[in-house]
Amino acid sequence: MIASAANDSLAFRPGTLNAIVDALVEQGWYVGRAVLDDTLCRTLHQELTQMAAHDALEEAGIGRGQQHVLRKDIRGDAIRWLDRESEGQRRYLETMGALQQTLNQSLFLGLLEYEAHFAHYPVGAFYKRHLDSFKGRANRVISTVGYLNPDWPEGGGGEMVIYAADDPEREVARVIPQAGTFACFLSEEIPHEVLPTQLPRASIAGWFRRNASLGGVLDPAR
Ligand SMILES: O=C(O)CCC(=O)C(=O)O
Ligand SMILES: [Fe+2]
Repeated sequence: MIASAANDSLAFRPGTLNAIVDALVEQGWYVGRAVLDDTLCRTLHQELTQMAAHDALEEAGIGRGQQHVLRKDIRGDAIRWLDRESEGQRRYLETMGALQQTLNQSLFLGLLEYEAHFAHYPVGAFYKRHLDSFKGRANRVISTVGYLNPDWPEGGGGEMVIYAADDPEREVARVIPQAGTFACFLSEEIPHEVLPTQLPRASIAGWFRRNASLGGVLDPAR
């Protein structure tokens, strides 16, 4: 009873959780179009647009903790971590919670945490090819991206390019950042990049983590 009530509020189209598991097993990445609830995408897009208009975002950098630096030549987005402050955020995070549970049950990944930030790419911004996690650090295991822009036009740029795990030069998919699209991939394996965008681009990037203990120090969440 409770489980089915919770499932009804998930923002994924039915069948999406299974499709994600199958794609991750087969190829290490998943892209689904029109799988995230329209109304939720609209709400979250409005929330992010407001934040951008009110200077409530921080410039994104690369590297964690002490190593964190701004590098506009590598990534040009501005971000804000989700904090459950709005109904939209809570629904998105609940949906990711269901995905976490499914991944743990089906693939025994032992995912313990999920962290996610809104990302706003102004016109001209990009994110050069990268991996979201480095082998052995075992922190970020699965990456997720939910796209929020309604009606992305042809020629709008801003696609996420996914490259083959065994050949970072070989493009395997190009994802249009259209509201409703959801992408998910193995953080340590799948190189990807964001091409320069021709209009303001809105998304939520998130990561399922195992807590990595490094030399006895618990890896901080951010
Ligand atoms: O927004 C996207 O399509 C991907 C963003 C990304 O790669 C990241 O934030 O690590
Ligand atoms: Fe990334």
